Amino acid sequence: MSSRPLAVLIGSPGAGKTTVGRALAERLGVDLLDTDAEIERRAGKTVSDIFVEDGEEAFRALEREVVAEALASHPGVVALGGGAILNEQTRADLAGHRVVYLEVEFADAAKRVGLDTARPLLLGNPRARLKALLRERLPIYQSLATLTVSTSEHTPEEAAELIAKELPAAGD
Ligand SMILES: Nc1ncnc2c1ncn2[C@@H]1O[C@H](COP(=O)(O)OP(=O)(O)O)[C@@H](O)[C@H]1O
Ligand SMILES: O=C(O)C1=C[C@@H](OP(=O)(O)O)[C@@H](O)[C@H](O)C1
Ligand SMILES: [Mg+2]
Repeated sequence: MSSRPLAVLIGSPGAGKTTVGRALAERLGVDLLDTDAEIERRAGKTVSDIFVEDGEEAFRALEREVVAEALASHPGVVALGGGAILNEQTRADLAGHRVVYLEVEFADAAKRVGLDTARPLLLGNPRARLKALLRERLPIYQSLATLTVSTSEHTPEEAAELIAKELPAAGD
């Protein structure tokens, strides 16, 4: 028997998908599948190295495979990479899932990603790159969401609690 995720987290780089995903999974007593971590495990190298050595297209192809499997059969929490929703098939697959959009103020996301050099798409000028990404993606995140939670207004633990509250009780 295969199960589906309890919740799928989407949103901008720096929104906190990985961090809130961890807190939510812990609270629910289930596993987190972070698609970037799974991609790194399968490729045997970091997301940054995949971008540099194989290119973004190769990363997106691997991401599509990992996301499709996660949405079809991961029984816990799934945290997607920020760009996973650019894939049309992934957007279609998300229909019928509990899709949580982690909303974040631009200034907060920029500050958070600015502290981290592991996001290859934002290299060079992280603020400008992030602004351009969000212009394209915000309407997509919003249209896919069945629940929206702000990580500018809430700590990761609070966000996890707000999401958990909206999930059906076990057995429902
Ligand atoms: N309220 C918050 N919610 C989530 N992450 C936060 C929050 N405040 C600060 N952070 C920090 O922001 C960063 C978010 O990174 P991450 O979880 O990797 O985001 P994403 O996976 O969406 O790119 C982490 O370093 C986390 O500790
Ligand atoms: O926004 C994107 O296109 C990307 C976001 C990253 O994940 P996070 O959103 O978890 O940082 C990671 O998948 C990769 O660097 C590409
Ligand atoms: Mg992440």
